[in-house]
Amino acid sequence: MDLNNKDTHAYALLHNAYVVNHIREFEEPLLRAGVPLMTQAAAAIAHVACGVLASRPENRPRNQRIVVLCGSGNNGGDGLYAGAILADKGFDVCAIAVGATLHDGGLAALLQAGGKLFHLCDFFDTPDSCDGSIEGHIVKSTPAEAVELVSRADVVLDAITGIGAQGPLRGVAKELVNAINHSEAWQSCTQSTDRAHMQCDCTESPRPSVIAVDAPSGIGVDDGSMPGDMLAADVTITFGALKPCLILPPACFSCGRIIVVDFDFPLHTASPVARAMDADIARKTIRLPQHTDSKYSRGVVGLITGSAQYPGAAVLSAEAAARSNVGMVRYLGPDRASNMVLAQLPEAVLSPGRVQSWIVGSGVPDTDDAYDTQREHIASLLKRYTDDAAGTDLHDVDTVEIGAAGNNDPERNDIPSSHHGSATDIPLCVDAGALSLLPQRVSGRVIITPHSGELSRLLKRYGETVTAQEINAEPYRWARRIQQFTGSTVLLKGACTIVVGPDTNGDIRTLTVDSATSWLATAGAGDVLAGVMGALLAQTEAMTDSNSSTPISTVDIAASAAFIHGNAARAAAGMRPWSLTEHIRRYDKNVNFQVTQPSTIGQPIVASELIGSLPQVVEALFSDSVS
Ligand SMILES: NC(=O)C1=CN([C@@H]2O[C@H](COP(=O)(O)OP(=O)(O)OC[C@H]3O[C@@H](n4cnc5c(N)ncnc54)[C@H](OP(=O)(O)O)[C@@H]3O)[C@@H](O)[C@H]2O)[C@@H](O)CC1
Ligand SMILES: [K+]
Repeated sequence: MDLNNKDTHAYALLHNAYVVNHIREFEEPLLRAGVPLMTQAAAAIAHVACGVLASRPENRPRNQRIVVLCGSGNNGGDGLYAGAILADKGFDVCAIAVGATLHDGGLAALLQAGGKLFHLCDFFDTPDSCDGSIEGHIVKSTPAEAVELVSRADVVLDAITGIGAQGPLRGVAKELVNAINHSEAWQSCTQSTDRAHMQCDCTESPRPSVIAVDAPSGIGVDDGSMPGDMLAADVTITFGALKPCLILPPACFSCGRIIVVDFDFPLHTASPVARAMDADIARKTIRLPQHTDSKYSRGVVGLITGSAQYPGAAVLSAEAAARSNVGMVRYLGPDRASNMVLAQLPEAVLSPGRVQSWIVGSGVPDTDDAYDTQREHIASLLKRYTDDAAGTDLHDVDTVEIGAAGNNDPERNDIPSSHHGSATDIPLCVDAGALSLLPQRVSGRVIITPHSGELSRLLKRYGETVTAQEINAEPYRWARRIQQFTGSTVLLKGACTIVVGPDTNGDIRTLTVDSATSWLATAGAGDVLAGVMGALLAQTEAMTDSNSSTPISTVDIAASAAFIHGNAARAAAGMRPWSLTEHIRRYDKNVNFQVTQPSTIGQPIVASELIGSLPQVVEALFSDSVS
C-alpha cells in the first residue's frame, strides 16, 4: 500500500468513511451493469466465517454451528447467501428471520443447501420459490427458542440491517437482540469495549463469535450513534468502503475488527465524512533535527498553563512539550508553578520571548470566582485571536505582562523572521480552564480541546443546551456543531478522539484517533496532551519556516498529538503500539481472522508516566512497527 499517496484507492479503502448516500451512488452503476455484488459479498462473508470458526478456542470441538440473523432487505440477502455457501461446505446453518419477508433468492439458496429457517413473525410470507421439497425446513419459532439457537451457535452472522437501517432497531429485531444481550451466554462473558482489550475472558463457555454484515445492526451508520439495542460484533465485514459508524465513537467500539471488501468503488469521486488517523499522518508532523539547527529553529513552545491552585499541570504540560521534539519550552506562570517546572525541567525558560506555538489553560481555573493571574494573561492573549484583532503582532508577548520575569531574551531574534505575522500566525491551543475565555469566533489555527463536560459548558454559550452524556452519545454531531460556531479546530477528547476543522483548502476535515487505551482516563492526561500539542504545533511551524515541506493542516497536527499521546499511554501501560492496519484490513483470501488478541491488557498508569514514553513513540513513528 502506498501510504505516501493519500489519493490512492488502497489508502482510501482503509481510512476513509463515506455516508450511505455516497455508498449508494458508488454501487448503483455496478448493479446496473449486472456486477453480482451480493454474490461477491456472500462469498467473502462465508470465507471470513470459516476463518473465525478456525480461530475459535479449541475447547469447542465442533465449531460448526452457524446462525444467521436476517432482516428482509439486501443485508439479510447477503447473510442468506453466505449461509448457503457455509451449508454447502457441511456446516450446520440456520437462519432466523426477524421480518415478515426475506430475500427470495437468498432464502431459496439457503434451503437448497440444506439450511433451515426459523421465523419469528406471525405473518411470515413464505416465498413462492420455496416449494414443498423443503417442507419442515421452515419453522415458526419463539424469541426464546431463537435465543437458545443463537446461544448454542459458534458463529452468528448479524444480517438484520445494513446501510438501509432507519433509526433504532424496532419490533421483533429489537426484541431478539435485546434478549440475546441478556442471555446467559452473553452475560457470562465480560468483554472490554476497549478494542485493544477485546477478548472474551470466559474460555470455558465462550459465547458465539459475532460477525456483523456490512455494519452491526441497530447503529447509526452515518453518525456513529447507538440509538438503541444492538449486537456488538467481534468482526465487521463491510462492502465497498468504510461506513462512518465503523470509525466514529461510540459505535466503533462495537464493531470489532473490520474487514473491507473492495468493490473498486471510485472512492476518489466523493469526500469522506471522516478518516481514520494513522502513523503516517503523525510522522509528517515530526521535524527531524538538522545539522544547521539551533534550539530556536527546532521550535519554541510557549505555555501559559498551571496555576497557584493546580501547579502540577504546569509541570506535566511543560515536560510533555519538552519531550516531544522541540528546541525550547517557555513557561509563563505564577511563582509556585514556575519553581516546580524548573525543579522538574531545568531546561525550561521562564522569561517571555518569541514562541512558535501557544498552549493555554491546562490547570487553570475555569471561572473568575477567585482572581487568577493566569486567566488574566490568557484573556489578554486570546483577545488578539478574535477576528477583529488580525494584524496584531503576537510575538511581543512581554507586552502582555506575563509572569514575573520581564527580561527580553537576547537570542529571541533567532526565531525565523517569517514570524512577525498577524494574530492568526501563531497557532494556539486553548485547553481546560481557558475554554471559558475563548472569543466567540476564531480562526482554524486555534485548537480547542474539550472533553464532553467542557464542551457542554462551551455549547451553552452558543445557545445549545446539551449534557455531557448527550455529547458522549453523539460526539461527532456536537464536535461539528462547536466547530461551526467557533471556526476553530476542535479536538473532542474521548476513548476515540474526534478532530474536526478546516484543512489547508478551508474544507472541513474530520479525523478519528483510536490509539488511546482506557488506562488513559486518569488525572493529568489532558495536560500531557496539551504539551505534546504545543510541541507539534511549534515544530510544524518551524518546518513551514524552512519551507521544507508542504503545509500540514491544523486538524492533522491536533490528531497527531492525540495519536502520539495515545501510543505513549499504551507504551507506559506495557501495551503494543496501536496499528490501524491490524485493526482495519482489506479482504483477501489470506486475511487473518483472529478474534482474540494475544496482546497484554496493559496495566494502570499515571499521567506523568506517559512523558517518559513520548521520545520512544516519536522514534517508533519512523520505524515500521507502527502504522
Ligand atoms: N453497498 C453495496 O455495494 C452492497 C450492499 N449490499 C448489501 O445491501 C445492504 C443494503 O440493503 P438494503 O438497501 O436493502 O437495506 P438493509 O440494510 O437490508 O435494510 C433494509 C431492511 O431493514 C429493515 N429496517 C430498517 N430499519 C430498521 C429498524 N430500525 N429496525 C428493524 N428493521 C429495520 C427494513 O424494514 P422495513 O422498513 O422495510 O420494514 C428493511 O427490511 C447493505 O448494507 C449490504 O449488506 C450487498 O448485497 C452488495 C453490495
Ligand atoms: K448487519
